[in-house]
Amino acid sequence: MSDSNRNNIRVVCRFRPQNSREIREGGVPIINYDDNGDSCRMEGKEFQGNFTFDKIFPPETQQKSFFDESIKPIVDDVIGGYNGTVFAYGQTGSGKTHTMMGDMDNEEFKGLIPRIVEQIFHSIIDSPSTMEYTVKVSYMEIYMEKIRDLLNRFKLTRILQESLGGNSRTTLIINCSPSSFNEAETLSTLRFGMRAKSIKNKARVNAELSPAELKALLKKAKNEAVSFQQYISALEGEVGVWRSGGTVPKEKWASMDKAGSTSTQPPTPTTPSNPAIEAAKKEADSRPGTPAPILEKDEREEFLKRENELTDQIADKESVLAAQEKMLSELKEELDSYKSQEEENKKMESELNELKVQLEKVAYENKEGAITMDSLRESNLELSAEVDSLKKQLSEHRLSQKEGDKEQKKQEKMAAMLAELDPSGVISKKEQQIRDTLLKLETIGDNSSPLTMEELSTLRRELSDSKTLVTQHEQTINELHYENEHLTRKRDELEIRLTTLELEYEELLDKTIAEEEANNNIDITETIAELRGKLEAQFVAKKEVQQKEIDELKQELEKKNEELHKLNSALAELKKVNEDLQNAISDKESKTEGQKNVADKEKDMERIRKTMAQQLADFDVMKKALMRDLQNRCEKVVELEISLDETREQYNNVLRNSNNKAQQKKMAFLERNLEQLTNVQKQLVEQNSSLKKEVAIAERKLLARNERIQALEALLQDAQEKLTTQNQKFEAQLQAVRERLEQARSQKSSIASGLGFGRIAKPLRGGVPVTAERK
Ligand SMILES: Nc1ncnc2c1ncn2[C@@H]1O[C@H](COP(=O)(O)OP(=O)(O)OP(=O)(O)O)[C@@H](O)[C@H]1O
Repeated sequence: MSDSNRNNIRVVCRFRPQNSREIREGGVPIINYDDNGDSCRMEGKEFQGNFTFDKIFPPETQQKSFFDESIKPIVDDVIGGYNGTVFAYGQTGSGKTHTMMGDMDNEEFKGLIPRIVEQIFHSIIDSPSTMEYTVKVSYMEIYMEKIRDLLNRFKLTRILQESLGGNSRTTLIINCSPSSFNEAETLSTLRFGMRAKSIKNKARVNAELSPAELKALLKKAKNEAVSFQQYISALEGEVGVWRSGGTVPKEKWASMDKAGSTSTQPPTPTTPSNPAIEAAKKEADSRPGTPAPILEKDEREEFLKRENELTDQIADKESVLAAQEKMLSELKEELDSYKSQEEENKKMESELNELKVQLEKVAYENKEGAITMDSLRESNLELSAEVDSLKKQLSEHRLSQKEGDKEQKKQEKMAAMLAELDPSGVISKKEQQIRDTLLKLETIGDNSSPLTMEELSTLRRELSDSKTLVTQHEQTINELHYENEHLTRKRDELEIRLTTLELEYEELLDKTIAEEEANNNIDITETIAELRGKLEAQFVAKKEVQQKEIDELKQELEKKNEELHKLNSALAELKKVNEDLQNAISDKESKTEGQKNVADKEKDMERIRKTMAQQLADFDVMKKALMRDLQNRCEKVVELEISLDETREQYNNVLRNSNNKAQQKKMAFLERNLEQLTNVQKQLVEQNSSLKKEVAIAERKLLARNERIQALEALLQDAQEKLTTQNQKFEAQLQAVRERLEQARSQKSSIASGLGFGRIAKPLRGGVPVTAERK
């Protein structure tokens, strides 16, 4: 094995025989081995080519020869103070375990590990008794890319640091199948081995100098430093002379020989520090392979004891350190999780902000909705007021129209009726005649002279006129009686007609309401119901008034009958007086000569005159009362007729259902307006209710969002508090770890410095023990 090879990782390749499965599956050997033992050719289906390694072992290679030819030199190097590593790499079932372990109880089939251990212990036994070795074992597994430390807590990386590219003599064993069945895996393994060949290690002997040796080296270095200083000063002085234009003779040129007598080996000017180190190294290298300074037995025992103690302490510290490292990594992981939690917190915060923005938006929309609702409410109120005013206008219009018509009609009728019934002129005329007669009679009474024939004839004539007047009165009374009867009949007829109209009106209303209800027109029904109510109220009021009037009329008629009766009786008396007067006149005519009876006759005449005057006065009063009553009755009859006309009109209106085109048009227009307004109102109400619903929903959403925000805030606060607590905890732990590390370092340095004062008897330290790995 050459030195150049030793700088590289040594890669050996071992092929196992084909196994039963490969044979069963029709696999055939595809590897051809070169005779010189370091190359082979793959004749696969996918790949054909050569591979060269430090050594290639064909399937028939025995365990012993494999050990002797591949691994044994490394064990020798380890005993010589180098680190040594053996890796086994290959696909599952390729022979790694067979190679490394084998059958441990079988001499022929035991693998590398038992053979290496055996050789180490043989070497220790064969070494001088002054040498002391410490043998430790660690055992670990790498499976599915996870390291599991089975027992000399260390991570594999620490081992690999030295084994691959570090201070170690490393041998990589490539275990392969020769079968075509595993061609792809074998090719991959061989390529891995080729790549591993390029890794260079720098193996060196793990030698440690004793304190005495180090002191000597230090002393030497100090002397050399003084010499170098002197040499530098001499050179600087010479340079100064040269720079000032002077010359220095050659024999006075500065040199190391002149600079110091303590230096044993002058260094070259270009590397002033290296010579000493190199000298020390040369000295160290010039020592035998196992430089073992001879120590006293007590000193050696004490040193070994001390070393064991310190080793134990270091092991303890290292385990503590490992625990701290573990804790540190755990804390780092925890910190990472907190960092991720912080990210989540940030996310939640942004979500919260978004929610806040949404909340503000919803609140704003809510306000807008409220404003819209208010405006709609206002417009609704305005429309309602408009509808009311329209209704009012309509009713006022109707009322005023009716009132005007009614008044006019009343006046006309009254005028007609009074014109028709005006007997006052006749009566007054006749009355005047009677008065004149009475006056004459009075004049006659006052005159003591007897009546002349002429006066008698005048009186007779007047009596005749009076008779005519009485007849006329009788006729007037009869006419009044007839009129009264006619009025009574008319009243009865009106009552009957009114009752009929009432019935018809009610029937019509019921019919109209039923029809409207059938049409499901609620608004019109309401309007009709309203109209009906009004009409009914009006009707009832009128009916009451009419009934009252009828009653009053009845009473007046009775009264009038009585008056007529009185008038008849007065008339009868008047007739009797008239007859008496007639008789008296006849007597006067027959007994013109009987002057003696004149006084008696005069007395009778006076009596008659007085009776007639009295009767006339009574008649006057009765006439006035009769005329007054007649006027009142006419007025009431007119009112009754007007009321009847109104009722008839209403009836006709309802019956025709706005037969009048203009009214119908107006009604239709108003109804349309009413309908539109109702629709608008309905829409507004619907909008209102939908807005209310939306507002209720928005309020509910707001509440839900508020709850969510509160929950998120609470969570956030919790998380922040936890994070703060954990951070504080972590900081404290980190601080504690730092302190412990510091402590451990200071202890280590103190131990190291303590070691400097003792005597170290161990000249060589064995390399890292062989490690068995599974892949
Ligand atoms: N060079 C060899 N000569 C004879 N038999 C071998 C050889 N190499 C391996 N075998 C046999 O092949 C089988 C598989 O070998 P081994 O268990 O060592 O494989 P491995 O690489 O350790 O597998 P895994 O990675 O699955 O643990 C075993 O029965 C073993 O005895």
